[in-house]
Amino acid sequence: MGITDMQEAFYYRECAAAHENSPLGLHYAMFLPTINKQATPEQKKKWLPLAENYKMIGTYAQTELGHGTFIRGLETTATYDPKTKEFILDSPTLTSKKYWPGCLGKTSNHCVVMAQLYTQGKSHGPHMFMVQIRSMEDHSVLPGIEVGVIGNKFGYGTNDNGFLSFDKLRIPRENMLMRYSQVGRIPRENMLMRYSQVSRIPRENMLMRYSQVHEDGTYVKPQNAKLAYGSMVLIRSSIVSDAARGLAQACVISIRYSAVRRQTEAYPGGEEPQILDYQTQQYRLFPLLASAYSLQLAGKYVFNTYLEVNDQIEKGNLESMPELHALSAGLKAFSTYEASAGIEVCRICCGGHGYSQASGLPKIYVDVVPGCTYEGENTVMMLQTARYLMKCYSRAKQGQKLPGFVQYIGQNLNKKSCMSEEVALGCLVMAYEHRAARLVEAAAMRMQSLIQGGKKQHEAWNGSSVQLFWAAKAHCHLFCVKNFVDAIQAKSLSSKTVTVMKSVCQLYGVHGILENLGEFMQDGFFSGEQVGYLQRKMLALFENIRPNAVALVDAFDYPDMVLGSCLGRYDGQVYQALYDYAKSAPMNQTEIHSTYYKHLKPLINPETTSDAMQFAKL
Ligand SMILES: CCCCC/C=C\C/C=C\C/C=C\C/C=C\C/C=C\CCC(=O)SCCNC(=O)CCNC(=O)[C@H](O)C(C)(C)COP(=O)(O)OP(=O)(O)OC[C@H]1O[C@@H](n2cnc3c(N)ncnc32)[C@H](O)[C@@H]1OP(=O)(O)O
Ligand SMILES: Cc1cc2nc3c(=O)[nH]c(=O)nc-3n(C[C@H](O)[C@H](O)[C@H](O)COP(=O)(O)OP(=O)(O)OC[C@H]3O[C@@H](n4cnc5c(N)ncnc54)[C@H](O)[C@@H]3O)c2cc1C
Repeated sequence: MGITDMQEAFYYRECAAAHENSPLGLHYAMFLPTINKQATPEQKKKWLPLAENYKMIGTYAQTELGHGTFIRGLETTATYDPKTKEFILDSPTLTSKKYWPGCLGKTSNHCVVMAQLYTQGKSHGPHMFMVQIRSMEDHSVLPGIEVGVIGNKFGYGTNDNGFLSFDKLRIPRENMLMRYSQVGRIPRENMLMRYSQVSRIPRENMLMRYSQVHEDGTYVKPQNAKLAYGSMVLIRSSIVSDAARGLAQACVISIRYSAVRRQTEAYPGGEEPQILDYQTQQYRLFPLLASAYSLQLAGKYVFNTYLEVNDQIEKGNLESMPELHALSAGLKAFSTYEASAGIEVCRICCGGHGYSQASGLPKIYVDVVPGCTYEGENTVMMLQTARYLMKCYSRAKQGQKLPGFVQYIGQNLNKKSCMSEEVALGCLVMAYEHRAARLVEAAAMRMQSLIQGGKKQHEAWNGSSVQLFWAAKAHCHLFCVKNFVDAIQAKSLSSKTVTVMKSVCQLYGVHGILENLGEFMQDGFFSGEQVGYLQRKMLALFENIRPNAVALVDAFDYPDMVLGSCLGRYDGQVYQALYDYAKSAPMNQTEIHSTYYKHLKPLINPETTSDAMQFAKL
């Protein structure tokens, strides 16, 4: 392809087989980036050319039957043998079998494996190891390895998600993945080992970046153990845009279809209106259109933040790691929740035809919805963001200045909304900041009261986790609203575009308040009159957006080939496309289906059915 930018390459492949979830998906999305970001320069030199030219095809094997969320609980072991300078990989229990990794069952011949590192009798937590699982000659499974597919799933039918286990498999010491990232003061090319001044070992055995195991098995602690989680942060930062893409495509399909579909007389004897003229159809679809734009902007922001922070990490500055983790974890959860729920609403808005694969919507849904689970189960990710927000809250209460986007935390909560009939964007942002600040404080207060009441820290945490979840969700929602408003106010758009997009942005903010009214009104921040302003504004915005609705989805510029939808075709020829789709169905290639003779005929015409059939009837 010649495309070097991996996100671009991902979307290019998506165009070729939209939402088919490539059997090489994990090779591109996690195996290559893990080598890129977590292997030493020597290991990269050895593995990258092979992996980039498909001489190594791999996946990211971390999740096990018994553990996916709790990485520190993973049971696969990698025990260092100083005598042979090898790691012994083992799956000691049934629950330690790797389970779920994509492209694992039949496609990959290598994988990066997350395993608990043991050396000199001590455990050092999860580390990554390069493991060959199939022969490069005939693709046969190598000794000491069991691998296969996990069977049918909710979707992802083209991906051979698999299981994998090891029976004391030995791999060379050089296969522990550890690129050196904190070059810091020492130029990378001179860097042998961050901690290797005490005992030099040949560079090609370098186990750098966070940690090393010297030849005698001595383990050197990493600067931050969570650097080993780097590939997940990369994908979480990418998933936000992917969720936005899925929602945007569903909006294109459902809004174009709603402009073609006419149903029910608007008044006795009158013509049937476009269903897009029904206010209830606008109420369900237009906020999703606004959400798709908002999530696209959020996806750009978080991925750019990832690139910036990762660049700093590669220079040894880990300062922004916590903020990136909190942002990527929270937005990954928020975006996949919003997109999954939104795609389902788009499907329902298309009536019966929405339930047909011909609509293209089921395929988008089953491709986006696992994003609520993989790369960090959404609730768990939201709670990780909440963990960061609690730290920010206590720092704010100590009078410390907070970084960038969390400066709203700890603000004075006694003020009231400035909302007027006009519904200014600034008043919308203030409302979301107030709601998030209040929910962060409420969660912190809840934790404090439980601890003061004698609960241990972990009991208080669990006893506050619903409120912590609410606070994290409000934080992410604020981010998306504020990021959208900032984009509108950045004046980088033409005046006509700003007018249209301002309405879309306003609708995103107004609808979000009305759908979560309790959280905005609980402390009297909004008066009943101001809620009335918002309700009227929302209905007015529907009318305002209606004339541009199709243009707003056309602007996403997804070609028919990518949408794969009879309902969302650019030319609007929906019914002919549906009929052609039906006619092309494999079952329609013969007038009478073969099963008639075996199953129906004996019922309909038993007298003419053969004796064998009669017998079968007994
Ligand atoms: C440029 C290249 C792009 C390539 C891709 C291009 C495009 C892709 C586009 C879209 C993507 C589309 C599709 C997706 C593609 C592939 C995805 C397909 C399959 C999915 C693959 C997988 O699912 S891989 C397995 C994923 N598994 C997980 O995510 C497990 C989730 N669990 C965890 O992450 C951790 O267990 C945890 C964070 C929940 C807890 O970790 P733990 O070690 O227990 O830490 P704690 O004790 O809770 O916290 C301690 C401390 O650490 C901080 N921390 C935790 N994690 C991180 C982190 N990642 N970074 C930084 N800091 C972290 C945490 O905040 C705590 O800090 P404090 O003590 O200060 O509070
Ligand atoms: C389509 C698909 C592709 C995948 N691809 C890969 C892959 O390529 N490589 C790979 O390694 N893995 C892969 N996975 C596995 C995926 O990463 C895990 O399923 C995911 O991390 C969730 O972990 P789990 O399954 O253990 O869920 P669990 O953690 O068991 O979640 C079950 C429930 O428990 C709750 N829960 C768990 N812990 C907590 C907590 N601390 N606090 C509150 N609630 C909690 C969760 O919120 C959830 O509701 C894939 C999964 C899917 C569905």
